[in-house]
Amino acid sequence: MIDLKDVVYCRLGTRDLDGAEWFAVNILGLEVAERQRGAVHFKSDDRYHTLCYFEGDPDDQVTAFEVAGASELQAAAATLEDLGHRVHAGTPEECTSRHVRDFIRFSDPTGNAIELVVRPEHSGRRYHGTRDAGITGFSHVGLYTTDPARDEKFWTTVCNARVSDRIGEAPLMRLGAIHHSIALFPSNRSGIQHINHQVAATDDIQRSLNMLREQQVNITFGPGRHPTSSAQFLYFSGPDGLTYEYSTGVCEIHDEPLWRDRQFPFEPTGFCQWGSKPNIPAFQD
Ligand SMILES: CC(C)c1ccc(C(=O)O)c(O)c1O
Ligand SMILES: [Fe+2]
Repeated sequence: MIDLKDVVYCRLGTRDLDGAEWFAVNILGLEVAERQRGAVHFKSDDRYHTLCYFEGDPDDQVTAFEVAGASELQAAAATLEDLGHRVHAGTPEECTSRHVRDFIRFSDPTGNAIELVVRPEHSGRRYHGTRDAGITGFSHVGLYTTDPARDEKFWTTVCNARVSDRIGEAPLMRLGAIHHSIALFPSNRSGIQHINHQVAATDDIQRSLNMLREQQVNITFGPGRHPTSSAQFLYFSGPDGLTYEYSTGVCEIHDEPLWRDRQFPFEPTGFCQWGSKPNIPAFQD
């Protein structure tokens, strides 16, 4: 079993690095941690970075998870290879540019690029965005799946994810106490469907709603409240059509043995308690 500790960063290819940086700083509210040649790293919490845009193909998207140490990384590579996954071992240059001690990359059964990393750096410096978005940190990622049952089995049996709830066939899966770190969305493609940052309060959601409207950013869902995690949310479009989500108040599951995953309908009431309707293809029938 591969024991994933947490989701740590996403890496997104883009043909317009300057535009992506402008969006990440001025709209999303992240802080530039570092500019490398052809890549910009962004900070959203105490970690060195939680997002990287790099010059490249927008279909080149990676989600990274932390494992405990070097021996766990080696064991994970062996497990994945036994199952027929091709595993790339990070080169020293790749590790340096990611600010991790070591990593491997493989693809999940749908073809989503996944990195498993050891000792991702913390900067020892807290995050402060130039725009006051109220962000408290990077929290979860939504991945496309071409076969939700197959991929749920991969994440919960090869890895240690546990299903907290399902919306239709889409599982919301936790790695620790937070309601979910990974959500899977049925589709005919691979890739990252959305990236979530937690914000401190309802005020931050409402303040961002007005700011995003003023900036003519495409708001795709919300404000609303998820019946699953009970978080209040707002979704909007970012560079290359990627969806970003702010949410606040995500619930935690501490009574692990007692928790039973719940089934919600794959229709607007399963997504939002306040009656907001998603304008996001992955959330529509
Ligand atoms: C709308 C998507 C499927 C979704 C649903 C529920 C939650 C949650 O419970 O927090 C999400 O974060 C979502 O992205
Ligand atoms: Fe989400």
